[in-house]
Amino acid sequence: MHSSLHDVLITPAEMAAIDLAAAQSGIDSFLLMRRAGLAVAAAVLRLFPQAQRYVVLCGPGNNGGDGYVAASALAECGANVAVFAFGDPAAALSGDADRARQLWDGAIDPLASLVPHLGDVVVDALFGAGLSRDLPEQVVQVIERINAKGVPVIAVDLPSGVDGRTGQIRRAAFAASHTITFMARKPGHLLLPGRSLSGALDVVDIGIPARIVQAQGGGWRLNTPALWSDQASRLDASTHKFRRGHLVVFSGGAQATGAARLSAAAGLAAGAGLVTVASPKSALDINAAQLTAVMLREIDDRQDLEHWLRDTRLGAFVLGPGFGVGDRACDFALQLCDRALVLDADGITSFQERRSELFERLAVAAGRVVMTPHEGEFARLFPEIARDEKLSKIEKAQAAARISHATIVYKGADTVIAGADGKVAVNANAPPSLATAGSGDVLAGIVGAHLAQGMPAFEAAAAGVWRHGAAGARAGPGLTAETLVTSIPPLG
Ligand SMILES: NC(=O)C1=CN([C@@H]2O[C@H](COP(=O)(O)OP(=O)(O)OC[C@H]3O[C@@H](n4cnc5c(N)ncnc54)[C@H](O)[C@@H]3O)[C@@H](O)[C@H]2O)[C@@H](O)CC1
Ligand SMILES: [K+]
Repeated sequence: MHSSLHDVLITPAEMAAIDLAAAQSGIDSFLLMRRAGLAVAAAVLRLFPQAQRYVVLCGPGNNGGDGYVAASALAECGANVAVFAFGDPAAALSGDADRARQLWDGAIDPLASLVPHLGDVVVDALFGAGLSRDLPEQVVQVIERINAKGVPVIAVDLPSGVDGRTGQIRRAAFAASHTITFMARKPGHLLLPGRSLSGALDVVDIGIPARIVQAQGGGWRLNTPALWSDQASRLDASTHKFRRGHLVVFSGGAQATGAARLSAAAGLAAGAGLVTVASPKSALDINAAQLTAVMLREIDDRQDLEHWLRDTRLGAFVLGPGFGVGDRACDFALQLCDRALVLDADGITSFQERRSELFERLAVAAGRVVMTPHEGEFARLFPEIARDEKLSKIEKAQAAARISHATIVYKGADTVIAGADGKVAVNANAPPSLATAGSGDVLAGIVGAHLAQGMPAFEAAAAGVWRHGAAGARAGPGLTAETLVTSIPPLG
């Protein structure tokens, strides 16, 4: 892949515009198709050199065209190749794809006649970026037959049936072992379930200039350090603890203090200079018995907080983990909207019936506020956005950020970070083992530490999600929230 396109995500509509712009700049589109098809053939031979038969499935568009090029290249190498087409290829295909078909000099059988055998390797060139509606019954049946047989599938551009913009399945989809895509990743490669259906992803540079790709791209990004590393204040040991930021984490009552302590420990490990747990009187003793490097302060009610907030050295706040749902959470959060705040868990749920109050306050208070809902919390605060099936998870996070005026971390295995200004990134470095009790509390603490160090909200959130994922990978499959805290990698 071209290195400047490493973190760029291209929607199918943008890919079509790129295609057009490339053609208008004089680039031979058939040459692009040939490079795409040859790259597929090379990958297939490298990955599955022992196949008894390469079964190439060709659709009615340019994805099918890539398939015909790949089939011809495989046959030229002496491989046993069988081509099956959806519909009548002579009638359906035009332009480059038809030219590629005419250069294939073997038989073309109807898709419905395919009987997969063990020893087959399937090259899926039915539908790619042009999938525009649910798959027809005939294709669904073939996909189910092949998936059930368990023969390897290599997808061209996207596994057929996966929507390239949303990652959603249009009735059925191949479960590919590998996907070969071109120029840049598509959102459907990263968003679930598309991510798990794509298998190992290979992004091939077929020669479209990076400037053309970048010019048509809408700004969706993969979350990598390139997005935020220049905002991350380097933590050198000589920096005074106040300059590394003072993070406050609110504790719940005596029965629910662990979550806040996890957040606090994560905040300290992630680089906050000072961390204080703000605890109600009822939980002071239990917190005191368990905290060492983290400080403790009694904050019972609104007045206590108002008084304490006169201290401008308090850099950032985490409110939500184990805090308890109710008006007390809302009162505290509304007081903190003009500061740097991570609103998590119970802090989010508490606003289910009072969300307009929160959003109106956020619209005018010039704070740095990050909300970190998982799917259930997201649906509580943004029910109409959560229900809208036309939107991808990326667009849902963007819509939520827009109406709430906060940075949204829409959590999951495919966490999306969206800024109120429209910036957006999809995270991909989190191992499945991160889905463990307390993991979200750790994330809130890391993001809080970044805010305390002065990072802007979007960058603090994106860096937090990335470090959380990297900590998960370092902690290994048996991780617990505690080992996650001790595995947080350095920032920058
Ligand atoms: N964009 C580029 O620069 C390049 C694109 N290439 C390939 O071109 C592909 C995109 O080509 P197309 O835009 O022709 O799209 P596709 O080939 O993915 O599919 C488009 C065709 O499928 C039909 N179709 C869509 N959904 C259907 C459904 N559910 N049931 C039945 N028919 C359906 C459409 O009517 C159209 O005929 C990419 O995925 C990639 O494989 C490559 O050739 C290399 C260059
Ligand atoms: K495909």
